[in-house]
Amino acid sequence: MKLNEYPDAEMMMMDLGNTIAGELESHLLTNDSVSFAVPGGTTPGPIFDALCGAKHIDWARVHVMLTDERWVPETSERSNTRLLRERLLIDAAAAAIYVPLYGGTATPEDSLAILEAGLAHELPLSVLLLGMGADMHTASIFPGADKLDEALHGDALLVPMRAPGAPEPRITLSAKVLKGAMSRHIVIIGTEKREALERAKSLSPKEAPIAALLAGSTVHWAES
Ligand SMILES: O=C(O)[C@H](O)[C@@H](O)[C@H](O)[C@H](O)COP(=O)(O)O
Repeated sequence: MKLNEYPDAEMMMMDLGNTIAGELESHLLTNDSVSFAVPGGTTPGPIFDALCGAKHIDWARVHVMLTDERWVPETSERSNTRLLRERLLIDAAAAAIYVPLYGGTATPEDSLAILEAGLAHELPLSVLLLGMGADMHTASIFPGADKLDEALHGDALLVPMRAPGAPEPRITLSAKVLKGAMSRHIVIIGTEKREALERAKSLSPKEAPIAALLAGSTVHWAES
């Protein structure tokens, strides 16, 4: 794991936005399309703001998807798809192809086969950005979740997930898909998450799911 520390979150977001833009461009030099997976939640908005106006990227060849989704309609404030539509898939990036992780059915299980089929075309992920919670979950792979073992060790690409720390059902890319990414970044802000990250290094992925993804990742951190 490589750790990049920044003087503040604003600089981190600009810098990380540039790094990711460079990686997308360089993949596009040698590939017809690039797959780019991003987290939802409260952290990544400013990175999306930094990226969406990047006119030098041929966005029509960028396939954007979430690392995980809360099973709520796009009208919900908690929808990660909504966040993407509002903050990333606008401006120059409006030309990107969006690969959905929400199927509009009553449960994630009802949409699993169709969502997994769509995702299968996008693998391996070219560029992956992950967030992390203070409980050391990443994507929607939560400690104590009902399908934790399957998400960490199984062959499925996508796993429906219910967890004590998550107010609604989720769907998440599996650790297998996340580990397969050609480039992997983890972005965290604040002392609590930094301490959690340090703790995760000596814990098992079952206790600290982020531990499964640390090798080969670059962690980007700013205190505030
Ligand atoms: O839907 C989600 O909640 C995310 O994809 C999730 O994995 C997120 O990255 C972490 O929970 C951190 O969330 P914050 O950035 O809001 O702290």
